[in-house]
Amino acid sequence: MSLSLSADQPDVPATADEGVWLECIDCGETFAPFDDVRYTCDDCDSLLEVRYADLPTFDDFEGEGVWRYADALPFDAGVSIQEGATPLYEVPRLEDDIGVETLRIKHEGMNPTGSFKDRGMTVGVRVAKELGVGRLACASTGNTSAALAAYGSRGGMQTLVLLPAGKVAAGKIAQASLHGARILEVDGNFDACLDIVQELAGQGEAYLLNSLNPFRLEGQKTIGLEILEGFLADYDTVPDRIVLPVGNAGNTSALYKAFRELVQAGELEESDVPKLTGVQAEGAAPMVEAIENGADEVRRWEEVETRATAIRIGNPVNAPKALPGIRETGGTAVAVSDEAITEAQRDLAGEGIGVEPASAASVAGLRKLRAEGIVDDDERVACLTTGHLLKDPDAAAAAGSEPEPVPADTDGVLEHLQG
Ligand SMILES: Cc1ncc(COP(=O)(O)O)c(C=O)c1O
Ligand SMILES: N[C@@H](CCOP(=O)(O)O)C(=O)O
Repeated sequence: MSLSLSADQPDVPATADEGVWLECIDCGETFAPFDDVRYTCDDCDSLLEVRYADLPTFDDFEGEGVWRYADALPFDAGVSIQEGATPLYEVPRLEDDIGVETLRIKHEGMNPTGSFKDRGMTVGVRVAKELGVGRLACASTGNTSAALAAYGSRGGMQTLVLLPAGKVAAGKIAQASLHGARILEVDGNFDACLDIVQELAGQGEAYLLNSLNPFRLEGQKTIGLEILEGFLADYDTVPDRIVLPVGNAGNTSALYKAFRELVQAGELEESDVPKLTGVQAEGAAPMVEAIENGADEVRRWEEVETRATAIRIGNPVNAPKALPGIRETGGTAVAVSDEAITEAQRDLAGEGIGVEPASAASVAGLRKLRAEGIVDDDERVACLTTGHLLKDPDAAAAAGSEPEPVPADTDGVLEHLQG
């Protein structure tokens, strides 16, 4: 199976262009990477992955940010706003409180547009330029649209975004709007938006830059590479587990691919690959359902609801890549309540780390799995926080404390403080 951790490095097909090609994860059909626009396999419609004739070792990486990892990417440089190189924060109080050996927070909210999507877009927009496409498009719960709008405008390209009406946080709409995207508010959920944008892309109306696009996931691989390098530098070992929020399951797929490539390059032992552990909100947990039921496929949830609007997704398109990622690494998936998500948002804020609700799901999930004894107390864990607090100011204000009105004089303020 091509997605197995022990899969060998494939032979280079005639379709490869400078050592890069696209390969179907199911039937193995290969395609030239840049001679045509395609998102899925022409033969069986399954997902595609980018493959390389030569896989880099850690020694090949130089520089900072996403493009430090150029040897693991299809190009040497992209349409960049200095994405990546995000902090891997220590959180001693939270580490103690949850009760694990080590807990670090990889805060992707510190990217240029405030989420991990920037890592995918720097590569995806570069590929769009290579393909010579016109308009760029995505469906979005908010962050993808903000990143697409910013990177599209950086690349001098038109962008179109489809958003579920009334379900996107204010900061994200503001970003897409100011960066010049044409914004369509759809009377339906994210999955309906993605269905439409896939059809538009199929009709040649736009180039799709959701995570169904295999090139976007190449950029997101660099999250995993940065986490591993950070742990190796600080502890001389990789983390036992990486806990991450799951929506469309792009990151789960991308991190798994990063680790598979390191195994194939002889840089990581199969037994050392971090356990990928996905967290979803209870009201939008199709991946958790599939993992719990041992199912090969994810059942689409038509009705989804959670205050973590970024992961309000019922049909994770990358499930065929992400399910093997969780299973082959010995990870798991867990659903958490909206209340637990808000509590975790407060916990992180108490360590000075401001995240949007979906991001806090990772910490809520770790806490739950630790309490259930599924995560051991001697584990070294990295939690991924995917988006910045300011993305969703309403959720932050609701989770925080109320401002107190006081009169405009010192005595009045003192009286209020003492009262
Ligand atoms: C803030 C945030 N966290 C998590 C996710 C889920 O990531 P993925 O779709 O890669 O599973 C998304 C979007 O899907 C997001 O915007
Ligand atoms: N949370 C995402 C949902 C779309 O995911 P994508 O990774 O497939 O683009 C968003 O921000 O829109």
